[in-house]
Amino acid sequence: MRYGHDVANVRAAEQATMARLPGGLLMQRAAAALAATGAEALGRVYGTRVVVLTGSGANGGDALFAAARLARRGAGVTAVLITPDRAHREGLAALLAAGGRTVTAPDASLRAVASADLVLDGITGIGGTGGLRPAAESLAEAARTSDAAVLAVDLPSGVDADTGEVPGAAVRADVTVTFGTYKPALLVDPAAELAGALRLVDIGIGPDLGAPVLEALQHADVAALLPRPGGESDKYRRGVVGVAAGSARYPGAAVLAVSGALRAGAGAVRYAGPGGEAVLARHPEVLVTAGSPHAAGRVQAWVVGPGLGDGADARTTVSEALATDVPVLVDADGLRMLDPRTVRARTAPTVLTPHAGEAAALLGRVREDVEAHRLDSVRELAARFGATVLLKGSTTLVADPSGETPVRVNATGTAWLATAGSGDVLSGLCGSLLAAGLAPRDAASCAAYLHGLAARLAQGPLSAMDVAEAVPAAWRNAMGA
Ligand SMILES: NC(=O)C1=CN([C@@H]2O[C@H](COP(=O)(O)OP(=O)(O)OC[C@H]3O[C@@H](n4cnc5c(N)ncnc54)[C@H](O)[C@@H]3O)[C@@H](O)[C@H]2O)[C@@H](O)CC1
Ligand SMILES: Nc1ncnc2c1ncn2[C@@H]1O[C@H](COP(=O)(O)OP(=O)(O)O)[C@@H](O)[C@H]1O
Ligand SMILES: [K+]
Repeated sequence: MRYGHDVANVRAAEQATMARLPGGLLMQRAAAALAATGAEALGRVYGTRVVVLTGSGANGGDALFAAARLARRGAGVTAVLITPDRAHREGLAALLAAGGRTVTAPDASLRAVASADLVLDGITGIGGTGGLRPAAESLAEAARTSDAAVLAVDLPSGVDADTGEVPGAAVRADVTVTFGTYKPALLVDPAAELAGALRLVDIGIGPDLGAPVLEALQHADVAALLPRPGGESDKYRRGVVGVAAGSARYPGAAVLAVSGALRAGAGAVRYAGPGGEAVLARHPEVLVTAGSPHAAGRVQAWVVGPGLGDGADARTTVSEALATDVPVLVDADGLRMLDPRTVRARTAPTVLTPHAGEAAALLGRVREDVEAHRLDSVRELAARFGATVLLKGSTTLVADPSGETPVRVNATGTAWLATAGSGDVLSGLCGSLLAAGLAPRDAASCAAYLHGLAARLAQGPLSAMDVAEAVPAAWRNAMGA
């Protein structure tokens, strides 16, 4: 598992660790890792041009100590002091002692950045608030347009560490070296997209860290959660998943949701709705009924919503599924017919899988607002509906209704997934895992993981059906087979 901790937690852990260690040791550990990553980015350090963007806090201190190490290895280092009278004193002294120089004039600072080979971003770390100030903004822009590799110290400056929000101008890094634990901004867009490749460095605060606010499944976690048929399994024990999706107008959604369901280990798939002919043409193994969920027979989980349209039949389908006592996943058109009271009153789990537009409609906001505030949005939806919510998009998040478990963030996604119908495949996949008995948060986060991994394995431009077909390969890959 990969964990993300909030700023309050990181600061408390740093305090506790520092109380046991000689002064300055944590910063030296941070600086050593930064210098090593910087040297790797440069290839050969001697004779290169390194620029340090230095703010007023400890983040600037880390950067200055790292730059001093590079200067001792023969790099020509220039520190741009954004607030000259408040630069980290010991860090600056170390750099000057190692032969580095400083600039403060705006023009000279911008010229230095433009001709750098490596820029160390030490403007702000976890202490930054409210986006970059104008002086720092022009430097961040110069770094973005220069040919230099940009290495962010702890976080790309300007992002909000706890939320992943980007309230104003921010640095765009090629690599971020982060200390002790991931910060939410490194895992959640829009900030995560500015961080580049991530490198986590152990500076010794691990044992003092409290509970994480975020977690990201890794292969081993998924392998431990996915169901494995035992010797005693039969199709009913493995779980039967019901799919109520598609309409005369959108039969394809039925086929795609069923395709996802079939490839995630369900013992059988029952389909209820008007798309039965299209489903059988592609998947003869499916048990099809033309009626509503009531007519379909017993299942261990329902998937409702993809391609249902918004007619009276669609409403009946959604309310019949919600009236059952099994886990229900509601997606797409089904999300437009949801009453929070009905969902909250259910005794079995409910999983909602909106994209940002659907989430915005449920919250009474605009899409851009949800995309800018993903963590808040997913938590608020989960609390309001008393449901597990999987919020799709460039970062996929899964939150439980209790608010007490860390939000899961999926790390396998790829922008190739943004293809029509791939969400329908995800619904089917997740429904299958619910039917197999996985807890809603595990089912949703494993489904997102396999879905993203499938898209990566299929490589390049994809159709939604390609994603479904690559799911067994993703499953094997996660299982390490
Ligand atoms: N506390 C520790 O033990 C350790 C801290 N470390 C580093 O220390 C950082 C945190 O240091 P600080 O608490 O000093 O905070 P930062 O260095 O992140 O930033 C705080 C300073 O930046 C200014 N500032 C805030 N928002 C700004 C903005 N938008 N534009 C420009 N300036 C802004 C503030 O006035 C303040 O002076 C971490 O991110 C990490 O890099 C590491 O050295 C490891 C050990
Ligand atoms: N930029 C992106 N990066 C990674 N995944 C993405 C991106 N944009 C969309 N996705 C994923 O693609 C899928 C699209 O689903 P959805 O929006 O429901 O589309 P549809 O309704 O066409 O099926 C979701 O799994 C979503 O998380
Ligand atoms: K930084």
